[in-house]
Amino acid sequence: MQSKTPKISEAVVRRLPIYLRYLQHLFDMNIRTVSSHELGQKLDMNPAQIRKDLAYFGEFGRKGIGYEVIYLIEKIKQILKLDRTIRVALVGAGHLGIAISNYNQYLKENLTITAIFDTDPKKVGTSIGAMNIYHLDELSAIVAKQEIEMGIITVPAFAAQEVVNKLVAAGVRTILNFAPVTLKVPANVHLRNADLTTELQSLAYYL
Ligand SMILES: NC(=O)c1ccc[n+]([C@@H]2O[C@H](COP(=O)([O-])OP(=O)(O)OC[C@H]3O[C@@H](n4cnc5c(N)ncnc54)[C@H](O)[C@@H]3O)[C@@H](O)[C@H]2O)c1
Repeated sequence: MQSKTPKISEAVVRRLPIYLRYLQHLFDMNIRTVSSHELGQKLDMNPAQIRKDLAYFGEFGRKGIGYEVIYLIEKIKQILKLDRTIRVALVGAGHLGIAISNYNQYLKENLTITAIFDTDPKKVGTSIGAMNIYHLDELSAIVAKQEIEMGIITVPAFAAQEVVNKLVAAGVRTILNFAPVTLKVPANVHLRNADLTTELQSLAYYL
């Protein structure tokens, strides 16, 4: 059963995976405790901010010893709901979709792409690794059958609104969109955009 998570700000939710990644690196290096000062130095963040973020969920750290790495990993995973398998649907088995699907096989976390969707008859019925490519029309049925909770959109911009509508109608509430277009979703859906072009464009300002 899931434990109740306190409501936390989006800024903290975005920082937790950064802490988690470094803590997992420490664990792999056999390092068992870490101070907020060391975390701050390695992550180029303010130690006071880190202590504040982590204090949200109870008193994890101990004065003079710091945080127990494994305990913090488990706690952050629990908060982010990564302590269980989260099944993901990817829509758009093109260049980007194939790259992301292949990367998925190496993911350490409990996030796993279990189904891929496309409309191209040449792709539907084939597979990428162990993941089958289904027709978009099957999305709702497969999402229900596989208990999929997250969606990734890698279709061309013109098709993205149709795809997001189908994901939402199927009950998917967390979606990562790679298509360079602003999508409309209901208020109870969490949509994030990964937009390479706008990132590069704003970076160009600093040239
Ligand atoms: N390739 C990149 O490096 C890159 C980087 C950032 C963002 N993007 C964006 O990601 C998206 C995909 O890019 P790509 O290069 O992989 O394109 P692509 O043309 O190689 O692949 C798009 C895939 O979507 C499928 N598709 C089209 N309409 C569909 C629909 N209604 N339902 C389901 N599938 C549908 C196509 O059949 C195709 O397999 C684009 O919006 C692109 O702008 C691509």
